Amino acid sequence: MRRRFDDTDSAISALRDGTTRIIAGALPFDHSNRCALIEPSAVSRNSPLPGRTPATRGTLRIRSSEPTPDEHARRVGKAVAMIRSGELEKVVLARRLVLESTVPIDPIDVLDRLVRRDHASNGYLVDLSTSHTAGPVLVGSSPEVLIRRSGRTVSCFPLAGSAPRSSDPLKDRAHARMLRGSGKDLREHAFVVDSVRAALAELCVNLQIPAGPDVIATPQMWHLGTAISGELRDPELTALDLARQMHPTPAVCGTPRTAAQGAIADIEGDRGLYAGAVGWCDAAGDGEWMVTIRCAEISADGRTLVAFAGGGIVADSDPTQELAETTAKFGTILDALDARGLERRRA
Ligand SMILES: C=C(O[C@@H]1C=C(C(=O)O)C=C[C@H]1O)C(=O)O
Repeated sequence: MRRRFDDTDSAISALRDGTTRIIAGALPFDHSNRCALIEPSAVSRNSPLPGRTPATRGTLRIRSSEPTPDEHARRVGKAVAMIRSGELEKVVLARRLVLESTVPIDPIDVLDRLVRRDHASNGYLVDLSTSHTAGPVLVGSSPEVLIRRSGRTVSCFPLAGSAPRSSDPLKDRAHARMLRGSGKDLREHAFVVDSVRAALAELCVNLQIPAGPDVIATPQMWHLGTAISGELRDPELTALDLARQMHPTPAVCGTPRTAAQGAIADIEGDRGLYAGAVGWCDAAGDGEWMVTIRCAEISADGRTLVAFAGGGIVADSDPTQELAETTAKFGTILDALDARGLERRRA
């Protein structure tokens, strides 16, 4: 690592004035919080993770669920009431699981398992050391492209609308079919596409937006997703500028944005880096930023892991189903720890 940036302005200036060739790391959910961006000392593209012997696993236990599953369902009910009263149209509510391990968790081992299980997803591991603290990391594997820039071409792949995968192939296909036909999920998805359309219409020409979403799969979830692309009007806008403008979309925040941000701050408090953006940008302005979901923070001593999962709430959301959706989304991290049973038993 050659340099650390706590805010996007100084990273963008360093890329513009040529003192930095490339930056990588994570942007927070709330723009006013600290970023975790660095200029790496070396960059290696398209190389697979080196083969490694699996790390020794200790015993994991859930120390707490914040909020409790019942309280999360109550919060969903409260959000539905706010939506029905017209205060807002959609809001994304999240919860966290705090796990304790008897032996230090090896973050590279977790990344390795995430990537091996899902080659299509973007595995990430971000060093969260500051000048005062060393060692905590953010690890995850995100299926959602916030924004990608390659020359003038810009693309993104917003997701919203979810159903769990099933180990029974018939049930699994039925879940995908139900998701494709679910009015609630299609409406939830439309909020995101409408907002991305409005943001990109200002920034792009030749905007390509399919009429309806596709159903895409991760190992744990089905999602509605729409592949969107366009050509940038202003080639000076870097991938980092674009990420800053696009974030947070209603996939992780809500509609209208300010009302949803207020509701999330009141109900959940600070999200830190969860539901922010994670990626890279080079001095030519090219780069890729994924939405920071399906992730966990691992403490510096490796013994505590905090996993995050949320879901979009609209007028006809059901609290029990929304709770189950977050449980299914925790599966990405829990499967990589061979710990899926923990949360199933609990929730
Ligand atoms: C907020 C999360 O996921 C987001 C919410 C989704 C939904 O509400 O259906 C689907 C994909 C993501 O955009 C998460 O995984 O924590």
